Amino acid sequence: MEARRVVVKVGSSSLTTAAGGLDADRVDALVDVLAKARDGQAKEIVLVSSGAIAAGLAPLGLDRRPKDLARQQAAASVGQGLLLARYTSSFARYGVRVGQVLLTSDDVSRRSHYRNAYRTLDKLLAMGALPIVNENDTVATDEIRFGDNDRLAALVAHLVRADLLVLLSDVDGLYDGNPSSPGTSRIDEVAGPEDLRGVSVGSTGKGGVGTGGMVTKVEAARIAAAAGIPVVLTSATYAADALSGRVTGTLFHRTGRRSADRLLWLAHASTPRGALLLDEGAVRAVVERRKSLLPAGVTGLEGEFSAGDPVDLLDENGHAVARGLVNFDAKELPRLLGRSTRELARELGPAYEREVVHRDDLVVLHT
Ligand SMILES: Nc1ncnc2c1ncn2[C@@H]1O[C@H](COP(=O)(O)OP(=O)(O)O)[C@@H](O)[C@H]1O
Ligand SMILES: N[C@@H](CCC(=O)OP(=O)(O)O)C(=O)O
Repeated sequence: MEARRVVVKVGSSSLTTAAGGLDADRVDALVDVLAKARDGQAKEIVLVSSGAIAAGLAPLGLDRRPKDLARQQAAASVGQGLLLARYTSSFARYGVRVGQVLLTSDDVSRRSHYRNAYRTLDKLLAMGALPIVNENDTVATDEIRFGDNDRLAALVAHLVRADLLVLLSDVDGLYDGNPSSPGTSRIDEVAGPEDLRGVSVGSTGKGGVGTGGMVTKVEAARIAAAAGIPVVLTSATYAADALSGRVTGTLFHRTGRRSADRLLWLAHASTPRGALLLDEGAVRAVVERRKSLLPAGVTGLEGEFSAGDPVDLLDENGHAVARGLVNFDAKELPRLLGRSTRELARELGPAYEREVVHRDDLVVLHT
């Protein structure tokens, strides 16, 4: 498999020592592999690196990952600086410049920010720098957090139009059960969801510094594969093999084709700020005919959203059938509901002749 643009994601468990804190030797070992693949095989590499929270624990006198968000953010603030400093000096051994890119899910589901993120990453690559992406942990609130970098990496791979996503962990692939239990074996290839049936996927790693265990990796692999990007899941030790196309770990074959750009973010990265209730005709228009949602088909709303926020569109049974960016504030909407756009324009002015959610800002969730 010849991949030119590759997103590599490395987890906290592959960058930290058992005692907590950054493991400089492991960072250097990863950097050796990435720098060589980049220069030796002319690859463009984007690194999605976790480890900010883990790296900040020991310097702040914490002996384990705190439960509360505020202390996690404090640790991330200290740790992200240390992490980037380490990467910067380690890559400097090869004359490679790195650029820090911190993203929140809220940023990237909005059109202008999404384009900005793409432009920055693409420009860094064009200028020969190696982007290092992490979630912007210090400002992300619970509502707008990705929470796990596996999913972030899948979305970044889609954003930069990568040919391959490599997920590096402390385990050399997906096993058919928790690898710490005896008798489990590695799955070499996943062609589609049917290959995952009956596989027991655990949610916590043994080290305790990672966040999502295998669950988030499998979910990230599913998102990327469905968006047309193959995924290799292996341990950091085999990173060189994964980058040079040698068989290693678990390969998730692509299951779909590239989808319209920003909509993948809308479906997987955004947290809805509210919901719109649709009548039957509106559900059909949105889901089957891929039309914009007009005020006439909206029967109610939930939540305190503002114009531009992501909201779920619910059918009459309360099931989310689509997600979209709403064009009105929640407080503006009640007097518009059920009325035709023409009537609204006549009574309230031309500014009201608009869709509640435009079809370009809408993604159907279950078809
Ligand atoms: N079916 C499975 N196959 C592989 N690993 C699994 C499985 N179920 C649970 N795990 C656990 O998931 C861990 C990796 O997750 P995590 O610690 O969050 O890693 P990272 O920090 O690299 O994101 C492995 O160390 C392993 O113990
Ligand atoms: N943004 C967080 C990463 C959270 C995360 O997904 O961690 P991991 O499961 O180790 O990939 C950090 O840098 O600590």
